[in-house]
Amino acid sequence: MTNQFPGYFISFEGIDGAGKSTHLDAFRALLQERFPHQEVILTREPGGTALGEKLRSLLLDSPMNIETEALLMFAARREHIAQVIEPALSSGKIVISDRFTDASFAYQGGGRGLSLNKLNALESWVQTMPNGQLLQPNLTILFDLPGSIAESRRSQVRTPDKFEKMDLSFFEKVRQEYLRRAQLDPQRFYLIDATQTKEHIWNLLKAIEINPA
Ligand SMILES: Nc1ncnc2c1ncn2[C@@H]1O[C@H](COP(=O)(O)OP(=O)(O)OP(=O)(O)O)[C@@H](O)[C@H]1O
Ligand SMILES: Cc1cn([C@H]2C[C@H](O)[C@@H](COP(=O)(O)O)O2)c(=O)[nH]c1=O
Repeated sequence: MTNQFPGYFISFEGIDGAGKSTHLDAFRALLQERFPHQEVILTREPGGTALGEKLRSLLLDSPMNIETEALLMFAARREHIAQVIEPALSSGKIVISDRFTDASFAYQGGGRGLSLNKLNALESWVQTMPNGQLLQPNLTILFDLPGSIAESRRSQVRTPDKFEKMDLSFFEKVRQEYLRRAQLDPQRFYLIDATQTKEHIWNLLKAIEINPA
């Protein structure tokens, strides 16, 4: 079920190095230009709040039990929803989040093997809004890229964090879980073949139809 707020919620997803961050600032600016009467905010997960950013440091640097990892991801998300996402959507803003819950299903579920039941329970606990509806993005833009290409792109630009140190088979499982979710919910997902050039991808992003209230 999609969100019931006057605002509009967009998430960017994909395996590490798929190319999301490359376009986020420009995409925010594009939407702000298109919708001058609605503030467009850019945020991220894990993170987006003071507490969330502290949890992000732990999550990206410290080894931990898989369930602890999932619980901390959802704890950061609960804070993010309460402090940032829900107030922004309630006041009619457009929210773009660099990752949201699909990342938990893909990384902790697909990648690490945490059960779907546990993830569904956490999602329902953390994202059920006061009117009983489940908060979900209106639109999820999924950058799809084979793990080997993403690995080579990452290796050229940064020192790997805990997730980025995982091997190719982990990222292939993450990718497959993203694709499975996209297939289950084609109305919400917009799939981008991220092997294409940055320019081509930018043109695709510009052409996506977005209809906030
Ligand atoms: N379409 C593309 N073709 C070739 N290289 C690209 C493309 N898009 C991005 N890159 C390069 O790949 C690297 C990773 O891109 P980026 O940081 O945007 O990925 P990301 O999906 O945001 O990764 P993460 O989720 O780990 O932050 C950067 O060096 C970027 O310039
Ligand atoms: C929200 C979320 C994120 N992750 C992972 C995915 C990435 O490896 C990092 C975030 O780093 P990025 O450079 O900002 O993309 O965290 C996860 O495993 N589960 C989640 O729910």
